[in-house]
Amino acid sequence: IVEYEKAGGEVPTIDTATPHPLDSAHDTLALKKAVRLLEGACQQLCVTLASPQHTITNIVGSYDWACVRVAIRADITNILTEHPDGLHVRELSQKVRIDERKLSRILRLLATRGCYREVKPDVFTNNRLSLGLLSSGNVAILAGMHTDAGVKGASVLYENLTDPEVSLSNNPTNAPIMYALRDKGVKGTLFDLMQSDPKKRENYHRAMIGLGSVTGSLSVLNLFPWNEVATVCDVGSGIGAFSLPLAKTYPHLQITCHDMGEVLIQAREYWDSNGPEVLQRQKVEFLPLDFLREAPVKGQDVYYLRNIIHDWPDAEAAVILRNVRQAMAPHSRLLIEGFVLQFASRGQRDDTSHCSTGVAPEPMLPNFGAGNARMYESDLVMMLLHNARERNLNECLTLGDLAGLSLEKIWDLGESSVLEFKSKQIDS
Ligand SMILES: C[S@@+](CC[C@H](N)C(=O)[O-])C[C@H]1O[C@@H](n2cnc3c(N)ncnc32)[C@H](O)[C@@H]1O
Repeated sequence: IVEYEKAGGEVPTIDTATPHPLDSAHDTLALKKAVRLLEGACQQLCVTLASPQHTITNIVGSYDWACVRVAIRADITNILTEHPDGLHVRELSQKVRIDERKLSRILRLLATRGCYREVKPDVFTNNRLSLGLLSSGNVAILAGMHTDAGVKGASVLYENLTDPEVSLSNNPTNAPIMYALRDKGVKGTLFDLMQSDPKKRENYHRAMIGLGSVTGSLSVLNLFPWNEVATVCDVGSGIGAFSLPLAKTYPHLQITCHDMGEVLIQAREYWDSNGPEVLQRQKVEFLPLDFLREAPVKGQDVYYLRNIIHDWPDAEAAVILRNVRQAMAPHSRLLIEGFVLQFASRGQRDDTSHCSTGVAPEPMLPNFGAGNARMYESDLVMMLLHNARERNLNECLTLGDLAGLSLEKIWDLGESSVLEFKSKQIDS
């Protein structure tokens, strides 16, 4: 509540129909930590007090994602923005060409979850949550990716895990999503697939901007001492979900964005529309790089890898880190941003004094349970899409060690973390 009041708005209700200033704030670290505790504790209390059959059915019986997919594909939120007092589902159904009685049930389920508001029987309007499904929004695009590629991969997960031809493979070409697409003659990795499809690629990169706002990733702009560095290399930058806000906040920085050539074409277009003043200052360069084969630009103060390592199995992740390590000067720092998993048991094998998120108080699950569920869901998504994984701290340290890197510090972003490494050469 304090965080909402500090941000200069009322604490919203479930019916609030406008975004709150906090919804688009860069730094929501304190709110994220409070919500982590709240979600974890509430869920654990419900699981404890409800019957097992109740909770199990809740877990498997949730088809909310299918309803969200309908809402996004049919542009429901966009249409309802024209009707702030609500629109009868009869008229809505004519606009979107979906049967009225079916549509009302789909919207009622979502309204029951707090997304859309049924202002009168069968009359729906937007609320703060459903505004997140505006089709032009990056979070809606992220949701679309989950309900499309994620669901396709999930539908064959068991088959993929038990097919002797691929069950032990860590090759991204055998990830469940690619396994599911084999019947359609699609080969390669998900990144190969996107290379040949500009629309998929654009959506993917906009989804990454959405993901950043979901995890509160940009609080690193306030946490890390960016004023003390001059050059930053964003390795696997995408279209600049991290580096464009960085460049806007710290105009003195000289930034290099590295990604695949065709991604960088879209990156330039994105910066041109969203930060033309930064391009005019000529403080950013877009340089193609295959990080599995080449080292990035040498001697930068900071190398930033946001959501990169989790896309790759260990062997490839180690190659990427070795390539970055080759480019690092003794003073360079490598910042790896992503989730750091914890065990769900108190017998942590991680060194918890290093551990970014700490341990939840008893009797909560030590990893905050549902309060941190997204990182374990993301671990599964990495399996579904890339045959890859999120990692715990020890696994990150092992990868770093293999690449000649040692951990200096962990920056806690409330959900994701930034692991700061330096080159081991400095000590020798
Ligand atoms: C999950 S996205 C993260 C993008 C960005 N760092 C962010 O946080 O929004 C992974 C990025 O890795 C890039 N990528 C994949 N394979 C690559 C390769 N072999 N060389 C360089 N970049 C690659 C993708 O194009 C994509 O931009």
